[in-house]
Amino acid sequence: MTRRFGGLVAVNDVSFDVREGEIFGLIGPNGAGKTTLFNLMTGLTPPSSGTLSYRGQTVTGLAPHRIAALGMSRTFQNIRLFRGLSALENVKVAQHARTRAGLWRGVFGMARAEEAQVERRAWELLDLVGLADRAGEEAGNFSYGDQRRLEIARALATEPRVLLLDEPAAGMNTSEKGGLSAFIREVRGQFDLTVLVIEHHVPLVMGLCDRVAVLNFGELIAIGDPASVQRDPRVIEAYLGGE
Ligand SMILES: Nc1ncnc2c1ncn2[C@@H]1O[C@H](COP(=O)(O)OP(=O)(O)OP(=O)(O)O)[C@@H](O)[C@H]1O
Repeated sequence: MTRRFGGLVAVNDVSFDVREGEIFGLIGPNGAGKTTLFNLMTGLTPPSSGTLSYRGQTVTGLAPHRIAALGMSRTFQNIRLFRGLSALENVKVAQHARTRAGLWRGVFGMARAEEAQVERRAWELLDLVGLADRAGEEAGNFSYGDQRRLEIARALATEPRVLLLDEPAAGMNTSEKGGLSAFIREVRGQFDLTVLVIEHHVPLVMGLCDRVAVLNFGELIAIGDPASVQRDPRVIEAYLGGE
């Protein structure tokens, strides 16, 4: 896909496949086009040209909620929780948001059995991310690390097959970062997910990902296993050139 903003080509003819079940890293210097690529993949930004395929189906141009309903769910670089709602409510809302119909049902009332199921599922997800004991606290009061975990719980509430994480380590302290790789692997295994992750913290990406793609000025300059990407002269130049 290609995406232009006026004269700027934010994503320039980038093409790759992500394999089912892998943890796929997307790295590159600031402004390289990583978030734009996530926005293209999740329907937030339409491409200027190119196509997006998901499990053999062309999904280019579908609205974000339609793409989410097909099983792609994401977190954002700038955390987008409902800060005034409790952790539990944040996860419950996400379950309703899976489809428009579900959202209306969430707003106007559900059968009691369904409500109980949503509540139980929300507790399970909070437990998984280690926040069950803080379920009643307002999300806005959580540390960065805990907010990111809550965002992941919320993304999982939509029952995705593909989870896209935009800079999950941003704002985390060293010990929070230390536990993140194991946590992402555990979530991938437990939910049978394919994971895409944008991350600036290169050691984390190299230790976590099965394959890594590198963007620079909107172009895909390398793709492969972490060790070969790290040795690639174009990647070294992109990170060190001009500094
Ligand atoms: N909506 C937009 N309108 C105009 N320009 C945009 C828009 N979104 C992104 N850009 C530009 O596209 C380029 C790529 O931005 P993008 O946020 O995708 O990069 P990134 O690799 O995610 O950067 P970072 O690591 O800093 O988050 C940048 O030059 C940015 O200013």
